Formats: sequence, C-alpha cells, structure tokens
Amino acid sequence: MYLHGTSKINEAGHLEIGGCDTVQLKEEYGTPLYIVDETLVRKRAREYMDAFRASGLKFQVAYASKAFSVTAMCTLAEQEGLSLDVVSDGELYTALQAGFPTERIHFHGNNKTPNEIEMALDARIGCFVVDNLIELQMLQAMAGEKNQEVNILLRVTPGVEAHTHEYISTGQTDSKFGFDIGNGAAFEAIELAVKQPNLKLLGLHSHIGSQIFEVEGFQMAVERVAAFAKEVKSKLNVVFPVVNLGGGFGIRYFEGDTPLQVSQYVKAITDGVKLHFAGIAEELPEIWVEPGRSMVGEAGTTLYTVGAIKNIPGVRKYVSVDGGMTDNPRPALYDSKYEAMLANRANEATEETVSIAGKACESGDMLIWDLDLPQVATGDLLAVSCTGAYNYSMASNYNRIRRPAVVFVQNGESDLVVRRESHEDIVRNDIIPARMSKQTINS
Ligand SMILES: Cc1ncc(COP(=O)(O)O)c(C=O)c1O
Ligand SMILES: N[C@@H](CCCC[NH3+])C(=O)O
Repeated sequence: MYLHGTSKINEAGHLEIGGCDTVQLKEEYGTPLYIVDETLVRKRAREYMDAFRASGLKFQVAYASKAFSVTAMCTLAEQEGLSLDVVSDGELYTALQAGFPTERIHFHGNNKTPNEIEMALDARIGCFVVDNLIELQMLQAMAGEKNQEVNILLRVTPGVEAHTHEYISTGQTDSKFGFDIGNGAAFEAIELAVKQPNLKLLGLHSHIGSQIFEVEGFQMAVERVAAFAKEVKSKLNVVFPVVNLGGGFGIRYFEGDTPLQVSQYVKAITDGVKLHFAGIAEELPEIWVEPGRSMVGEAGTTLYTVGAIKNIPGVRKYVSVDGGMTDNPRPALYDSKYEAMLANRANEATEETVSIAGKACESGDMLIWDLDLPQVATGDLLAVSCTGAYNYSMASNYNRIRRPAVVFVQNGESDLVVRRESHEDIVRNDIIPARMSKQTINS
C-alpha cells in the first residue's frame, strides 16, 4: 500500500498515521474507523492557496464539501482561508454549525428547493451557482421579497467532458447540470439574469468531471468559457468579474493513477485565464475553483477488523471485515480500486492473495478483489488507504449498520471529530404509530 502524507510503518511494525499508532487507535475508538491525516489536508489546502497566490490573480479556493462534510472539516477549511462549496441544506447547515464565514459559502445544485434557497438567503451566503431557469426565477422572487441583492454565477456546460483519462468534446445537451453554451441556453440565461433586479451576475461556472489526471481538459474549458464570455461582452456588453472552473483534480488511489501536482493544475488554469480572458474586460476575472477529492481523499484511511475468513480451495479466499459498502460504497458503485495493508503486521511479507468482503447482506459488497497480504487471521487490522473523499459523505445505514467514527490525527494526537453512531441513533427517527400499539393480532 502506498503511504500517503504522514503515514509510515513504526518500530512496532504497525501502520502509524499522524504520529498515531493505528493499533492504539483501534483500542481507543474501535473499528471501523475513518482516520484523517490532518497534516496532509492542511498541506493540500496550502498547496492550492500558494499556487494561486503565485499567479498574482485574485482567487477563491472553495473546498467542495460533498467530498467530506463535517463541522471539524469546515473549521479546518476556514482556518486555511478556503471558501466552501455546499450542495444541500445539510451541507449548508454543517457549515453554519461550524461558524463558517457565510460570505465565503457558494451554493450549488441542480434542484435547490425553496427551503434551501430560503435558508441560504437568510444566512447571507456569498454566491448561488444557478443551474436552471426555474431556480433563477425562484431566486429572484425570494431575494426580491427579502429585498436582498444576491450574487450568482451561471453554471454552463462548455462542451468539454472529462472521462478521467480522456476528454471528449460534446454538445453536452444530455446533462442534468447547467446551461448549454452550444445550444444557446447559456446565452438566453444570461440575457434573463442581467435583467433581474435582485440578482448580481458575477460570472460563469464550469465543472468538467472528476478524478482528472491531465491539464488539457481544464485548458479547453477555460478557452471555451472565455470565448463565450467574449461573445457575451460583444453582444450584450456584459463583463464577468469571476470565472469558476470547478473541481475534478485527481488523486492516487491505486498504482497506475498518475495525478499531477496541485501547482500544475492551478498553473494550467491561471495561465489559461491570463491567455484567453486578456482584453475581454479591463481586469482579468477572479478565479474560483472547487477541489473536493484532492483536498481530502489521500488523507483518509479506513481501519477495519478482520472477522470471518472463508477459503474456497481453487477459487478464492474471502476475508470479511467489520465494514464495507456502508462506509465505502465506491467499489460497488464505480468499481473503484483501493490499496490496503495489515496495519498490525505492516512489515510482514505478503504470502497470499485474498479478497476483502464487507459485512452487508449483498454479494456486491466487496471492497477489494485479489489483494496480496501476509497470512491473514481473524482479529488482524486492515487499513484501506485513500478513503478521505466520498466515503464518510456517501456512507449509509444499509442493514442498519452504524456509521463509523472519524478521528483527525496529527503530531501524535488524535481527536474524535464524529462519534460512532449508536444504536439509539439508528432508531432515532423511527415512530411506531399509536394505533399499532393498540392492535393485537386478533383485533
Ligand atoms: C460542481 C462541482 N464542483 C466540484 C466538485 C468536486 O469534484 P472533485 O471532488 O472531483 O474535486 C464536483 C464533483 O464532481 C462538482 O460537481
Ligand atoms: N461521488 C463520486 C464523485 C462525484 C463527484 C461529485 N460531482 C466519487 O466518489 O468519485
């Protein structure tokens, strides 16, 4: 398993993260356990901030909290000077609970409900990324009623789509997100948006995909968005002070994944903006980006305890752990590949090939197929790396399995940032209707 950030193997032969021995973390917090290498998250945040500072342009780095939204993470983001991208009332509530500066919150989503818009208006968030005309009208009406002026970006589809390793140019009419530039929808939306008395159109937003390993897609997107901004300037005399290029910067989950340095992605974007936006307005636009996965993904490790082991001679050995698709649905959903090691015997040579199964009642609940490990025994600790993004945030209670705890580790200290769910949590919202308690089988 590749050792990210502060992960290392200590003298006891145990995996250590943030100076904390994972065997001790298990003793203290139990398993499954999400462990977040706080030092690595802060390092990534600083890499983004430093790379943008080096460009000399104005910018905001909005952490896409969908990747991992908990109050401690919002606080960390604030401390590092990041802005925050939220896509639901739940993510917004989390940010508000953390006391995140509301003017640095950007609200996304293709179907914001009236309640969500109300909540965000009342919180005076910094910007709405408007996705469609229904939202535009609703936002104007609600902002008008409250007599507020609201900043908006319009989400456009620039006709560039990243399929992880390659880019395709598409009309992109077939997307649930945003206004298509190619078919004229984006232009019409701008014409309408600039007429809204309570909405202030700051600019355009584009997001081309996720887990991207090259700069070409971002360069193409900047070029197309700039060409469109130029058209808007010449036809409507509207200029945009902001351009948002979304997230999607890749990370290393598995050997063969070849992400670039944060600074390389940022340089491609800032250079692209300098090149293509030059002369459209007096000043170059402020650049916003929305990294999620790359901020937290590599910093996360999930610790499991090995339970049942089933060997099918000549077929395979299933090693079951005390979590699975409920804490990491990505292998089941996307066929995602992960690396893992025995955290309590991290120095030992590999001896067998096993497949790691989760505990949910679902044949598809497999975390890793064909993993080389030392001879595994019940009670061993399995660490799966790179689980910081879209794991906790996509976890479920399927089979009424309780969601794990999350700890932040750094400099030999561990802090619980999310408690393990309790049995009470599992039934907290359940209600037995009063009429049922009166009924007997015979009545
Ligand atoms: C609009 C938008 N911004 C940002 C992100 C974050 O993407 P990533 O986690 O790949 O950086 C996403 C998710 O793909 C997104 O849809
Ligand atoms: N949830 C996805 C990424 C979705 C990105 C959000 N637009 C993943 O785990 O990779």
